[in-house]
Parts: sequence; structure tokens; C-alpha cells
Amino acid sequence: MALKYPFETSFGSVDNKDFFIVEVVDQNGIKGYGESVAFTAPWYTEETTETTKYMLEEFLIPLLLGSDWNHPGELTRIFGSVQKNNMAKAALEGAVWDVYAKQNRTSLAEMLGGTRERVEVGVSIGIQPTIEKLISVIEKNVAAGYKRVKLKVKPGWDVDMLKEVRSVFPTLPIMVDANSAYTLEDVEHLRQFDSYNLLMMEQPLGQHDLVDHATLQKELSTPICLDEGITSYTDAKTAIALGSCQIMNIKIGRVGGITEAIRIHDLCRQHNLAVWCGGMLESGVGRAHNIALASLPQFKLPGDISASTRYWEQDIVKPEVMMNNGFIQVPNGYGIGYEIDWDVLNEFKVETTSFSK
Ligand SMILES: O=C(O)CCC(=O)C1=CC=C[C@@H](O)[C@@H]1C(=O)O
Ligand SMILES: [Mg+2]
Repeated sequence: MALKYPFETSFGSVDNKDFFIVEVVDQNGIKGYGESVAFTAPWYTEETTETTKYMLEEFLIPLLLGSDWNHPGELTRIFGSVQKNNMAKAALEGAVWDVYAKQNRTSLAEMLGGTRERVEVGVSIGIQPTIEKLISVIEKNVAAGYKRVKLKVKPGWDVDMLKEVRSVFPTLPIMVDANSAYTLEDVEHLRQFDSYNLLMMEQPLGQHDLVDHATLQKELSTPICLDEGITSYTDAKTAIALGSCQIMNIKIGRVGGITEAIRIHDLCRQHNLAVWCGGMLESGVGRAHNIALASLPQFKLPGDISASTRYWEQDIVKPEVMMNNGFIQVPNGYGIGYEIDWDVLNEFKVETTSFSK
């Protein structure tokens, strides 16, 4: 699916999202859906759309079909014989969770222990060609109702940019995401970010460098949030023990599924760290999973879960995901609470592969 606008980060630009939808059907014909969230190139994590497909076809689907289990919460253990490949695991596990909620005639949000009727959301804005263009993009999103803005930063597009943005939007809740564009040698430079009253600074340093993030957090008053650095419950436990961050971004795909995401949520709740739900430029299917997860109590900060229209001319779910005044209503229909719009999905479909028990 072509994005409405290219999404530029410190690593490069995404113009299209090439992904697949996993459909799981139970013995009674109940269908659940999951989405692979990896990109076509491995810049964000090591996975790509094609590695996800390979891991599912060769390992994860055969494991699912060949094992005995009663609850989607058991899949993390069953998939444990495959190392990493979290986005592949999450695509399948998410579809099973959807079936399970539908079998139990409840919404996915309720099944997961969600407590919110609506979730607060913000918008993530990529690097723009000019400051003027950035300011007009922010204006447009604020006018649409988004109340928190995340700005991508990299060396050369950071403090000067923030100074100008802050002069136009003095009170707007703003955060930045560096996708590991800095090192500890930049500490004096990064200290300047403290002047701009930022909600947080997301993943400034190396992807898995929890030690350097802990050192940096002691130097900055801006809270550090980890994204790429948290790929499991164990990472979250280590980051908390070291003081590597004050906030965590939870992405279902990055941590290997909903079950692991909830374990991290519960751990952060025990330690009083706020979490929020990150995005991967998903279609409506992945977005629906994010909305359900973000209804859990420790999701205390707005997530990167924008409306379908922010990225897509036409989404593959009906109704499309809608944002109203900075909030998305948590659907109360069974499962993910959105239907697949097959007319639209079939227009984008390249191939289908089926597996059965
Ligand atoms: O899906 C969204 O709206 C958020 C997108 C977003 O900010 C990101 C998606 C994927 C990789 C990154 O560039 C970035 C992030 O790091 O959170
Ligand atoms: Mg990020």
C-alpha cells in the first residue's frame, strides 16, 4: 500500500508498506487477523517482510499447527524454540488472539484486560525538507485534533529545528525520536534538548546499549524513552534495573506478540514507568491490535496510533480507524472490532498461501 506521504527517519524514507495479513480460522470457521509489521529493509530491526514470511511458513505455522495448546498466551512458549523473529511471531499470535476473543464473544481489548473506552493518540512526523514545511505539517495535524506531536530528529535536524518549532508552538506537547542517531559523545549537544520542554526523547543512542542510555539519562532532565532497545520482558527488566529510561514505547511486533507486550506493561506498572503504544505504519488490522493493547491501564501517554486517513487513501478495514479530538474509541465488537474490507484488500493482494492442520 502506498503511503500518502513518504515517512522519513534518520535511516531513510518509507514510501510503500509491503506487508501481509495473517488469517487464522478455527474448526467452526471463526476468523482472526494479524498483520506483519516489518519493513521491506532491515533498518528498524533485523526483520523484513520476506524474512517474516519465511519464518512463518517454515517454522511458526508448522509449530502452531503441530502443538497442543488451549490459550493464545501459550504461544510465546511454543514459539520459544525459534530465536528472535519477533515480528513474525507477533503477526501469527495476534491473529490467534483475535480468534480467541471472537470465540469468547468479547472484544480483544476486554480479553487483554483493557480498562479504557478510548485511547489518547498522537502523531509521528517524519523529517521534512524544510522547517517551513514541518511547521505547516504540524499545523495541519494540530488542526485535525492531534494533541501530541512526535518529531523525528537526527544530527543537523534537531536543536535549531526545535527552537523554531517551539517559537511557533510554545505549549504543544512535543517529543522527539532519534532512532539511535547519536552516541554518548554527543552528550553536550543532547543537553540542549532539555531547553525545549519535551515530553521525552525516544531512543537517542545505540539500539541495544542500555548502559549508555543509563549514563545519558543521568545527564539529562528530559525523560528518555526506549523503543528499539526493548525487544523482550528481559530487556525491560534490565533497562529498569539500570535506569536506562523513564518511559517505554511498547510495539507488539518488536516484542514478539501481545502476551509479551502485556508482561512488559505489567512490569512497568509495578515499577511506575509510564508506557505508550508505538506504531509501525500499520494498516487498520495492526492499528486495531494497537488500540486494544493501548486500552490497558499503564498506557498513560498518547500512542503513535493515528487515524487510517493519516497514512492511507483507503484502509483495508471497515469502518476505517477514526480519531476524534485526539482520541480513538476502543471498539466493543468481538475481537479486533473492525471488519476486513475485502474489496480494498483484494485490490492490493499479490498472493495467498494456505496451511491446514
Ligand atoms: O505508525 C506510526 O504512526 C509511527 C511511526 C513511527 O514513528 C515509526 C515507525 C517505525 C520506525 C520508526 O521510524 C518510528 C519509530 O521509531 O517509532
Ligand atoms: Mg521510535
